[in-house]
Amino acid sequence: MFPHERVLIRRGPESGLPIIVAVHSTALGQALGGCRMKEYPDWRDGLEDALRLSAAMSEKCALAGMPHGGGKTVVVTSSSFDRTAALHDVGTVIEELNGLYATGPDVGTGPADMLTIAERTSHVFCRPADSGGSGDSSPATALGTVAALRAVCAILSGQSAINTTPPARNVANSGLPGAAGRTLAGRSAAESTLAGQSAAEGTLAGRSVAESTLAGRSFAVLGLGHVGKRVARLLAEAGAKLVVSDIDPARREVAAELGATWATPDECLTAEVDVLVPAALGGLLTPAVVPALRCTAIAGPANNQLDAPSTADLLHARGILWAPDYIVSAGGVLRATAVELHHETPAQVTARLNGIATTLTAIFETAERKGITPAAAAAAEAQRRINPTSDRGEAE
Ligand SMILES: NC(=O)c1ccc[n+]([C@@H]2O[C@H](COP(=O)([O-])OP(=O)(O)OC[C@H]3O[C@@H](n4cnc5c(N)ncnc54)[C@H](O)[C@@H]3O)[C@@H](O)[C@H]2O)c1
Repeated sequence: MFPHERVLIRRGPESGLPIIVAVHSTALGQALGGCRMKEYPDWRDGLEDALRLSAAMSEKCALAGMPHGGGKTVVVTSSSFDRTAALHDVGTVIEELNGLYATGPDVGTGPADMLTIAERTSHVFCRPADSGGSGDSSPATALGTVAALRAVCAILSGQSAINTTPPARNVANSGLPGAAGRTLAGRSAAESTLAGQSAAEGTLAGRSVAESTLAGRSFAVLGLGHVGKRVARLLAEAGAKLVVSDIDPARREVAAELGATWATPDECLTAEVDVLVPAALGGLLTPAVVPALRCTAIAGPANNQLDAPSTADLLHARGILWAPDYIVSAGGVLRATAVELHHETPAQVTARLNGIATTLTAIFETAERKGITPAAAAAAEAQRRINPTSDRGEAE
């Protein structure tokens, strides 16, 4: 079955560029997904990206408890092109869908570009704050990431009922704090709050996730950009021990400001810490990297951390707890849509961000109970929520 509901491929009337809008699913509501502007070897590579990324957005929205499905826009650019014309074309094509899909920023676009798209369609979010939009998404992404890190640390502290002996833990890791003893202590599936996204905080074995402490835990934050530096700051404020890195040497100032240990990217990646926090680019976790890791868990905002789905199995075999990135990084889109599309109150938005911890905890528990990876548990739960009908495929 063709899994996407709609795929529009147009030659932009103003720019002449290929404009691709893929709507994967509207089973849970209007499809959402950013607008990527990028050069590709061939426009079909852009189509492939749009199909893959829109499907991933469906999973992200479903697991974030959002009343939305997944979509994506790809503009296949050339070395020189008329940006305004291309953005107008994006708006024109999205308008054809009559609200089935709304777009926001992605690689190659930012909040200011959303204003240009808004000259052709109202189905756009994440406009600048001074233009009535929700503004920069990175503070909310950082808050959501820290909520996820609290859930991970609760498990490492044994505050959750999860308690497993990793099957193939590397000797170098065995002395790490929190390395031992994660197992499900008999919580029933009903006790897991997979659907509890609206709860202000999750509970782990009767204790609030918020009670779990980040203080004294060690983190390696790789990438100190918009999100990474905010995550590092929040962790430092909570009393965590930090190793940080960025390819940009100017970011060393952030390390000094936070009292963090500065490291090269390779040192940071393989630092002996409780949690590795990938906050730079995707594709970081590969079969070559996994044996060198010395962390107990990995949870960060970087998109597409695994080079391939099978790398989740390698992490699992090493006993490294991997938090699916599309759960961890959902804070930005959660806040943008809650504010701009659903006009929710700040308290409701905060509850949604904290709900990331609830969802992640439940995914870990399900994975443990079923003897599968968190990646597999997350994919299965997303699928269960989306429950696509089989007869909606339609390509134009
Ligand atoms: N900004 C958001 O709201 C948001 C939302 C969801 C996901 N994400 C993802 O989170 C990640 C970070 O986003 P951002 O907005 O902070 O991006 P950013 O571009 O502001 O920061 C990325 C940082 O990583 C550094 N970097 C790049 N390659 C590196 C390497 N090999 N080693 C070490 N550092 C490296 C860069 O110098 C930069 O400082 C990205 O993967 C992004 O897709 C961001």
